[in-house]
Amino acid sequence: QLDFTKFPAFPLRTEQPSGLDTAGVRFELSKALDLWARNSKLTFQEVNSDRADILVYFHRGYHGDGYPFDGKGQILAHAFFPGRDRGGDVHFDEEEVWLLQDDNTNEEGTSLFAVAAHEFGHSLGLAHSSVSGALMYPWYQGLSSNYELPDDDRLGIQQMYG
Ligand SMILES: CC(C)C[C@H](C(=O)NO)C(=O)N[C@@H](CC(N)=O)C(=O)NCc1cccc(N)c1
Ligand SMILES: [Zn+2]
Ligand SMILES: [Zn+2]
Repeated sequence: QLDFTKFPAFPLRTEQPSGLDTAGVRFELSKALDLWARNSKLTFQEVNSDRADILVYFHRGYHGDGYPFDGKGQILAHAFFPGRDRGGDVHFDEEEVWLLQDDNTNEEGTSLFAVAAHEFGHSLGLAHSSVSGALMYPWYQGLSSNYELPDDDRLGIQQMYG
């Protein structure tokens, strides 16, 4: 289950008058979750409650969990392995330039879908993979639009959730 009620005001993009739009963010996140659901028996339901298993936040710098973000670049996001309270939660560094699907601006940025797909892997219990090309490989690799989950990641999720 995914809770979106906790979104703070989105970071304003320098070139654009408005920040990230919530609807666009939800769409990228739901695509990222769908990637895992398509390759396992997992289902996800969006709920508007703090009691959701996966809470998604955008934070900057120190934000109270001992893993401060570092401004634009380097650390892009982090997620907590499954468990109570903040288990499963995902934090995105709001100082990144997050690109949504239809962002055809030529500005440098990071695909929210790609990072979300990776982070949700952590939320579901997957650690980093040494297989280059795997979604859970530690280093960001932009994903193609009709992206399919690489074998290493699919094996990992199916070992846990069938
Ligand atoms: C030690 C961790 C807190 C690093 C952090 C991460 O792995 N979060 O899940 C992270 O943001 N890693 C960057 C490393 C980097 N700056 O290239 C990353 O891109 N991770 C997200 C990611 C997204 C999409 C694909 C892959 N393979 C990795
Ligand atoms: Zn955090
Ligand atoms: Zn990671």
